[in-house]
Amino acid sequence: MQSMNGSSMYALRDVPGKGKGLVAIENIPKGTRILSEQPVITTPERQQDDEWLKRHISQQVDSLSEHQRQSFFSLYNLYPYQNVAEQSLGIIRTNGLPIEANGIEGGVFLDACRINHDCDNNAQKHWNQSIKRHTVHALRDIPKGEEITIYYLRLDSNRAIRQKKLQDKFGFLCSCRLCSLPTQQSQENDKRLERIAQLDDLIGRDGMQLNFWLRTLRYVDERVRLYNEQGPGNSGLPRAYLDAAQIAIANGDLARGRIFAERAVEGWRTACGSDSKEVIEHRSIAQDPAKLHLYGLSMKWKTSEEEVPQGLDPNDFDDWLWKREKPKKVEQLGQLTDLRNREIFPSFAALPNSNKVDLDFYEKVDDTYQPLRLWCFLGEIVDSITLHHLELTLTDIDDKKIPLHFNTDGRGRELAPAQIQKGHTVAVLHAQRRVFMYGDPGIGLGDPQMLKIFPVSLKKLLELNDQVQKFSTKVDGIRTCHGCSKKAASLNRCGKCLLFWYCDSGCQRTGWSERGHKANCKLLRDPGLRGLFFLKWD
Ligand SMILES: C[S@@+](CC[C@H](N)C(=O)[O-])C[C@H]1O[C@@H](n2cnc3c(N)ncnc32)[C@H](O)[C@@H]1O
Repeated sequence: MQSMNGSSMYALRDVPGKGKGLVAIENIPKGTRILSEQPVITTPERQQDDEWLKRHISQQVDSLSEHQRQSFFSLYNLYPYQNVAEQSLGIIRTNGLPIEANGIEGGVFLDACRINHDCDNNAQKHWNQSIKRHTVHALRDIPKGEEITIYYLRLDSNRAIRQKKLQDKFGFLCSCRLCSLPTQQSQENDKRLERIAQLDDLIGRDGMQLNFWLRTLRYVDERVRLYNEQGPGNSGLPRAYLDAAQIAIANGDLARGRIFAERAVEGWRTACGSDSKEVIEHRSIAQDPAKLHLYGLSMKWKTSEEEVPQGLDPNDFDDWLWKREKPKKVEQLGQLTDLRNREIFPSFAALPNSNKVDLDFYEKVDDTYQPLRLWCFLGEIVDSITLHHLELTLTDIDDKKIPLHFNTDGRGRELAPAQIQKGHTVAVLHAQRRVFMYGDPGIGLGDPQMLKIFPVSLKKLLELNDQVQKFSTKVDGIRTCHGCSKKAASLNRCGKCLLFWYCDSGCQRTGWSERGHKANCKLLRDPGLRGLFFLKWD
């Protein structure tokens, strides 16, 4: 069957379990405008009573052509009716799509309203105010024969919420790929969505606060990665790239700002078309990022538009783009620290008390007290709970249980759920002992930058420390081979972690497979953990 607007890209077909739907009758490449349509009936923004609405709709129905009227009355209707006015109202309630124009809330479109829902939709619906039409674009390549689907709901939510809303509002149980995932995969998908929502919140809150640019960029980076894990062409991506562009440009970084803005515009071009408000409004930022009103709030990351590294592979390019930290070479890290040194790594009982200034830890500079030296609290996570904020229960180096309260802006939501695992070890720089109004004394964390979490128990961390102490340090010009324990002045070091030394490749193999270096080497390459061993808290 031919579509209402004569397009040959799709046809109205019966779709098992869904009534009718639109199906691609040719391969539709990503970014193609599948349809562009004017409403045949519109509903006003201001809520009116049903009788008024019925009259308003009847007048519009009366002025339709015969062909349009037939198509309108053949649209799906979820609601029972006793007369034509009620039937029209039911059709509008079942099919209405939002229209963001002055005074108008929604409308019925004879083709677009035939498109069924999928939580992993392959097409994007959009009201294009510049051309006053509803458009649908392919978010990915849609092969001939595949059904064209859109997302009916406003927000991405977990499976249970999506299914309830679709059932309540549209009267069907969604059985799309995402809703049919096995329990474990579905939970992973839900967790991802939950984290995306948390990140949205954190980005919104930290957004343009001057001191937290890098942290906010990290949140946006994580959000983009999660969107990409969800599948190609997520409709949230352009907004995320625009956030990243604004952060970069606000810090004077025109090179990154332009690339992020280009990615945002590209995403909107795919989903909404070149004539959409989103593309028109934002392409000038991609063309001339310095024109953004936020440009140069700080010039801390200053670059010119040309300072884009050339010849990098895509992963390295993305590391540059998102300002991701790279592991530092051991030589740059300086002096090794011993994690068993209680002056630097005190137990909870030995931490300074937040109620009074401890001159072992602080010195007076001008009129304030500043940390006199570095100290860091280590504790292993044994429990976690989130009520008003995240509270971790930790056991310290003396096996004492203490609470760590997240008094940060995000109340603990800065952390990814995967980090908050029993058996992981937490390091808090410049921790203080605090008495709380409720519960046991513990540590209050105000700045999330003062915290690191490592995927290893405290016991294992200390054992690793002992090995590092034994096999990395030079005593009187002599080192110990980690493979055979022979002491020698000239050994070769592990080229990966640069911390362990060996007589030859045979000893290196022994160290790697029989003495645990395979797992430890990986841990020791983590920049955060290296920072702990060398007390460089970037
Ligand atoms: C706007 S209409 C879509 C076109 C409709 N299928 C038809 O036959 O005209 C919305 C209705 O389509 C059906 N529908 C849409 N998506 C569906 C899905 N994924 N599974 C089952 N039914 C669906 C539901 O009955 C819903 O109320």
